Amino acid sequence: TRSTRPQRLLGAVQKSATRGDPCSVVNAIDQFCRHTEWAMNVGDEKGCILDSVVSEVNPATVLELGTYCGYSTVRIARLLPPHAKLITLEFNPDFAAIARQVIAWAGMEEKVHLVEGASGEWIPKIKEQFGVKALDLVFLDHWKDQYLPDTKLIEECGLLRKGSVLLADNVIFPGAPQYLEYVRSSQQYESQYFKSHLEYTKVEDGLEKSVFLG
Ligand SMILES: CCNc1ncnc2c1ncn2[C@@H]1O[C@H](/C=C/CNC(=O)c2cc(-c3ccc(F)cc3)cc(O)c2O)[C@@H](O)[C@H]1O
Ligand SMILES: [Mg+2]
Repeated sequence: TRSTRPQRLLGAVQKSATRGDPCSVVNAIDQFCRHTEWAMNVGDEKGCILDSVVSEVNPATVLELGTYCGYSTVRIARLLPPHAKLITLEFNPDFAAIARQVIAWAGMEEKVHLVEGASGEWIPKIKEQFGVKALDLVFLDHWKDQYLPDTKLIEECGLLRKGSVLLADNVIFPGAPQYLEYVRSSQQYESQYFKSHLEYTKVEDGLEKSVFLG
C-alpha cells in the first residue's frame, strides 16, 4: 500500500539528517518540503521568527498544540536549556508515531514529552501530570478553529503567568479570525503580528505573538 506523507517525510530525515543533530533534521525536512513534497510544517521562514521568540522567552516550560511530524517540536527543543520541558499534544496516533521517530532522530527525547491525546482532554491535566506551575510559551499550530477554545481553557486552568507568551501559526492562512479578534481586543494580552509567508510558498501568512498581562 502507498506510504503516507508523514512516512515519506520521516524517510527523508533518516536518509539526509545526522542522528543527534537537530539542525540537520530541521534542514532535511525543509529541503524535502521545498523540493519534493509540501507539508504543513511551520517551515524555515516562519521558523526563524519562532526561533527568535523562543530565544527571547528562554522558556523553562513550553506547550505545543499539534505536533504533526515534530518539525516545530525539534526546532523549539534544540533551543531549550538542558532541563527545560516541551510538552507537545498530538491526537492522531499515526502522526504521533512519526513525530516520536523524528524527535528521536534529532536526539531531543530528553526535552520533549509527546502526549498522544486531544488538547481539550490534556490541557486540564498538565499541572498535575507534569508538575507544571505555569507555561512560559505556548505554540499553537493545531486545528485553527481550536486556537480560541484552547486558549480560554489554558486561561481557565490557571496555566498562564504575567509574561507568558502565546505564539500562533497561520493567523492569516488558513487563518484564525476568532482567535486574532480575541487576543487583539483583550485587555489581558499585548499582541504583535509578525508578517511572513505560508511555509515553502509566496502566499502571505504570519505568526501572532501575544503576551499575557495577568
Ligand atoms: C481537536 C483539537 N485538539 C487537538 N489536540 C491534539 N492534536 C490536534 C488537535 N487538533 C489537531 N491536532 C493535530 O494537529 C495537527 C493539525 C494541524 C492543522 N494545521 C493546518 O491545518 C495547517 C494547514 C496549512 C495549510 C495551508 C495552505 C494549504 F493550502 C493547506 C494547508 C498550513 C499550516 O501551517 C497548518 O498548520 C495534526 O497533526 C492534528 O492531528
Ligand atoms: Mg501551521
